[in-house]
Amino acid sequence: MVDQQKIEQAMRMMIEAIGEDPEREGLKDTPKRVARMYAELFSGIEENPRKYLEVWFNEDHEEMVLVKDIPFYSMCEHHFLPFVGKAHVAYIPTKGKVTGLSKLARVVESVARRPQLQERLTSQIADILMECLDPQGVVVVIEAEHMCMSMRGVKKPGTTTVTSAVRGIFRRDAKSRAEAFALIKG
Ligand SMILES: Nc1nc2c(ncn2[C@@H]2O[C@H](COP(=O)(O)OP(=O)(O)OP(=O)(O)O)[C@@H](O)[C@H]2O)c(=O)[nH]1
Ligand SMILES: [Zn+2]
Repeated sequence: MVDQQKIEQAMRMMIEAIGEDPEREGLKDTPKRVARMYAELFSGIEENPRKYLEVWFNEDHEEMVLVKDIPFYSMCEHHFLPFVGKAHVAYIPTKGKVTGLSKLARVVESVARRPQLQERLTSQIADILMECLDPQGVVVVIEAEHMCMSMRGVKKPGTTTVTSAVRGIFRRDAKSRAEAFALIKG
């Protein structure tokens, strides 16, 4: 459980530390707001995304399923600034284990709502799908812009970082892999 009281105290100290007045009108409720916001942004920490994949349809579809352009917001664990983008999730079901499409987006959301690295976000989604659905293969591609690269530091807004995680048949078979990446791009 996110300790909202502790976040409030810390936020009050942060406001003081930057030389602002935590009692002034515009800021006095900010620690509480930030605490609520963090509880929301980090709600994935106490959640097990596998719960979304416990039920599946017994459907004999052994071809690729791709849900693309799933928007997500995550928090870079280095700077606690957002990285924002789209996830593309493809898998080939096996043994009738076809999951609900929204469940793929729910897994993305759950894994994103914690302090993250883009690479880890990508591989965690792929590994959870492999573990829970036992599919023939999974491809996850994530494209994102990192606020820590845009609004501070190196200051390069508009840069896109693309990461991928390839599992199962997509790793072994170049043709399947090429098909998945073509669908994701197209
Ligand atoms: N690989 C990877 N790096 C990330 C991610 N998010 C942020 N970073 C990088 O983490 C690095 C942290 O570098 P540090 O040198 O410790 O921190 P810093 O001095 O603030 O670095 P600058 O951002 O270059 O100013 C930076 O290069 C960030 O661009 C991510 O999801 N994956
Ligand atoms: Zn960062």
